[in-house]
Amino acid sequence: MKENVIKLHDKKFKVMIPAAKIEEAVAAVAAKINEDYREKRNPLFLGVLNGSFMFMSDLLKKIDFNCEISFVKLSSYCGTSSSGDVKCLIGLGNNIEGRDVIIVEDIVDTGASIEHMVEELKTKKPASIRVCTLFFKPKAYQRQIPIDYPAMHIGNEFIVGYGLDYDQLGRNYKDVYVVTE
Ligand SMILES: O=P(O)(O)OC[C@H]1O[C@H](OP(=O)(O)OP(=O)(O)O)[C@H](O)[C@@H]1O
Ligand SMILES: Nc1nc2[nH]cnc2c(=O)[nH]1
Ligand SMILES: [Mg+2]
Repeated sequence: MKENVIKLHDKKFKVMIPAAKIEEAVAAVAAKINEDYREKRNPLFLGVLNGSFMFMSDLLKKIDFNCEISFVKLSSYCGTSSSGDVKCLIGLGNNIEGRDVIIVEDIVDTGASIEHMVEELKTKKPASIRVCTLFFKPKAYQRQIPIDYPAMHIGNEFIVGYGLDYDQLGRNYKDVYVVTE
């Protein structure tokens, strides 16, 4: 039987968005991207690990034009700095000069991560960069980078599941959960 409540570390979480709703939102956002990119030449979908792995898989199964798929990660610090805010893009093996790039995130919250991503990718001269995210928290978002394809808007609650973690646990669940206490 499906678990409606899960315990991760010290907290309990209850289902907030069932898998069927996520599936609908993924299909809707994929349809928009299919419409917008059909005429482009081999766009590159760039998933941001770890959170985006499940969304990337489900989204890309619904993309119906030729495209490339790759993953990058944002390290929590850059070089010798251990300041929490200095993030650095790692793992970009592709030459993205002149390419149409679609960044795929699980969630855009404050926007700090996506801003780092976009600013760093811009220096590599892509033809275009757009942002697709499964979840977008408009009330928390504090940056200017346009969020072109938000699949779902949510409030400021902390969510887990479908790739999203609470201290590394919970990423494997197909529903999305919110903390109960
Ligand atoms: O908009 P922000 O406030 O920057 O938050 C969003 C980012 O935070 C999470 O990643 P995290 O760095 O926790 O790593 P993870 O993907 O491995 O969970 C999430 O996957 C986004 O990348
Ligand atoms: N798991 C998880 N990670 C996040 N990173 C930024 N916002 C969130 C959130 O709501 N849940
Ligand atoms: Mg992430």
